[in-house]
Amino acid sequence: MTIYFYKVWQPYGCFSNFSPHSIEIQGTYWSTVEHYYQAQKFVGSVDAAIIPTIRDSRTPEEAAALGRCSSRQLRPDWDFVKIIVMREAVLKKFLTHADIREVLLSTGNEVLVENSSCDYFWGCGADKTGQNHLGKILMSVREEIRKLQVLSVVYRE
Ligand SMILES: Nc1c(N[C@@H]2O[C@H](COP(=O)(O)O)[C@@H](O)[C@H]2O)[nH]c(=O)[nH]c1=O
Repeated sequence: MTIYFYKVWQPYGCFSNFSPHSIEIQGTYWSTVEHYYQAQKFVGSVDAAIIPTIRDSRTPEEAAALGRCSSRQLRPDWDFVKIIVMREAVLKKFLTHADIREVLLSTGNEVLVENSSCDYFWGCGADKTGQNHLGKILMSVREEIRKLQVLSVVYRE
């Protein structure tokens, strides 16, 4: 059975990038995956000065609003790197927080879908035809963590 998620307060809300699970990447602390993802849009861009403001945003909604502001210039390679950036952050989130790692593993081989009615890239969109890249990343992170767990058992023996 497909598992749909979207808002933090709905079922499987911990799969949302807005969930309150911090990550540390290359020595920098980010309150949520969304903070990190939105800030990475400006690495190396003329608007890089906005990065600390995004990092210090009080909420992921605030971070997203700053990152989505169309008057700022995105890094030129954003479309090429955004899936890699997102996967790195989502993997770190589930490696860092054992409780939600168990939730992710408990979904077995079910299909995970970000049920966003407006996002046809990260989510499935209103008519469910979207690319669901966030769901795909979560499924691939789930698989990677399973493999890491097998390896850790093998190397402990
Ligand atoms: N969960 C969730 C959203 N979805 C998230 O928005 C991000 C995409 O942002 P952008 O690339 O700037 O369009 C990505 O993390 C996607 O999972 N958006 C929201 O406004 N509220 C929400 O609760």
